[in-house]
Amino acid sequence: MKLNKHKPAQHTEMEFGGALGAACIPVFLPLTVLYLLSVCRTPGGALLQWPPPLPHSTFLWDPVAAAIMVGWISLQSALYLLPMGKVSLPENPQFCLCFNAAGFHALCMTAVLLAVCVCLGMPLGYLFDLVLPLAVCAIGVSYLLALYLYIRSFWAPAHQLALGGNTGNPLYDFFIGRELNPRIGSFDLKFFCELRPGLIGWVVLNAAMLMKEVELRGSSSLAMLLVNGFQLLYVTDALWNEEAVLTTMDIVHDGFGFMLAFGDLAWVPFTYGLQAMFLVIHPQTLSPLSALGIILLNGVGYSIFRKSNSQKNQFRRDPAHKSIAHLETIATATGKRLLVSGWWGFVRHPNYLGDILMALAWSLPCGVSHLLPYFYVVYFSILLVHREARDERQCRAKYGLAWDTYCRRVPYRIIPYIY
Ligand SMILES: NC(=O)C1=CN([C@@H]2O[C@H](COP(=O)(O)OP(=O)(O)OC[C@H]3O[C@@H](n4cnc5c(N)ncnc54)[C@H](OP(=O)(O)O)[C@@H]3O)[C@@H](O)[C@H]2O)C=CC1
Ligand SMILES: CC(C)=CCC[C@@H](C)[C@H]1CC=C2C3=C(CC[C@@]21C)[C@@]1(C)CC[C@H](O)C(C)(C)[C@@H]1CC3
Repeated sequence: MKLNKHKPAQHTEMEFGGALGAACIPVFLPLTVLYLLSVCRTPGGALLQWPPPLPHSTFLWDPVAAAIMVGWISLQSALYLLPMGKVSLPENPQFCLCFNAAGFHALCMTAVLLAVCVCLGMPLGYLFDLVLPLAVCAIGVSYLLALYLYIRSFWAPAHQLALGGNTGNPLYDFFIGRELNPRIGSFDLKFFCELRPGLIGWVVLNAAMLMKEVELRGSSSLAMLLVNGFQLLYVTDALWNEEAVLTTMDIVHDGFGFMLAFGDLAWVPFTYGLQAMFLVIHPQTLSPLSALGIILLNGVGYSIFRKSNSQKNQFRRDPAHKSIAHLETIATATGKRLLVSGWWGFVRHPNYLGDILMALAWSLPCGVSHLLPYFYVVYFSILLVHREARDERQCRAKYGLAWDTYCRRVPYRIIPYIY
């Protein structure tokens, strides 16, 4: 196959701070992961402390962590390859890709395997002690994967290149990703990374924190059970509805480069689970009433998140389906319609609202004395506001006047009457 490097740049508008952002983010974010994990293990747990709790280099590398990482990625790859649940990518019928969407099976099989290993005496709580070298390995794997993705993208067919990742600036293209759906045979690297090793790894690490708490204090706290339960629900939901990820901008629009590789493999498992890690060193007592309030908040958030996502997915797959046929819509010049009633008539991103409410419910069990467990809420709100702006730009370009009409009909973006 011919090299595609002489193709003219298709799209020159740069996001995430352009070339400067692309140079700084791959250094700054991995260091942030290591810093957060180090702070989490200090008895003070203060996010801003001087001198910063920098780990000694001997705590950053452990061959056992490297072996676990290789074993983990191999196990998840093998589970991904099992011939179950095939779906095609609806947005790109011209190259009709098929995906293995059996994430829920993979989660269940991983759970059974882990349970057997724990029964046979494997000390799962030991992952708490290994968390820094594990994060270092995950960061290393993301760098290697991103480098591999960048190099192989020069042999990809032109129609497989992402619009935004082909500016001609090597640093920026490495960061954003040149190829849309890189595959080895039928193994789709982006789809696999987005949902399997990182998401399942996140809940396994949470379970390890629970085991560590039991080792240290003899039983698990209500706060730890809530954090584990809420995040397990979120991950299970994502894997149960795995094919819905095929319509998100990450799969349809963005290339696969360092940002997503690192986000999927290192950022998600090691920063989304900070609350459980925090609770191991900073135990919290929760009253039954506050626990009830937090469960309610998570329930409301989950219900908005799930119902709005399902409503849009159903609408995009089959607009005539009886569950949504009664909803009001507006036509666009592309032939696609936009929902203006139901969840998508409430705010323009009801799914983000539900997700933010859940994020808050995951942090509240850790009390209000520390900032660290709220890192996820703050980061996630920034991510979603930025994501909303990107999506808005893309939708305005796609739908033109119809999008302006939608914005007039539904004026608030995420939080009614506020934003
Ligand atoms: N936990 C995490 O770290 C993260 C979680 N998420 C979650 O992932 C989920 C998916 O989010 P994301 O991929 O950002 O985007 P959305 O699921 O919000 O999808 C946006 C797209 O939906 C379509 N759309 C927008 N408005 C309407 C409408 N009124 N009627 C019909 N279709 C409409 C448009 O695409 P088109 O018209 O082309 O179909 C638009 O591009 C969310 O729940 C989000 O909270 C996202 C990022 C990170
Ligand atoms: C700071 C940094 C490197 C950011 C990269 C962003 C990624 C971490 C996120 C981009 C979109 C994501 C999605 C999920 C996880 C985080 C990333 C990868 C997701 C898989 C979480 C579970 C949800 O149910 C989801 C499937 C809707 C979601 C899809 C987007």
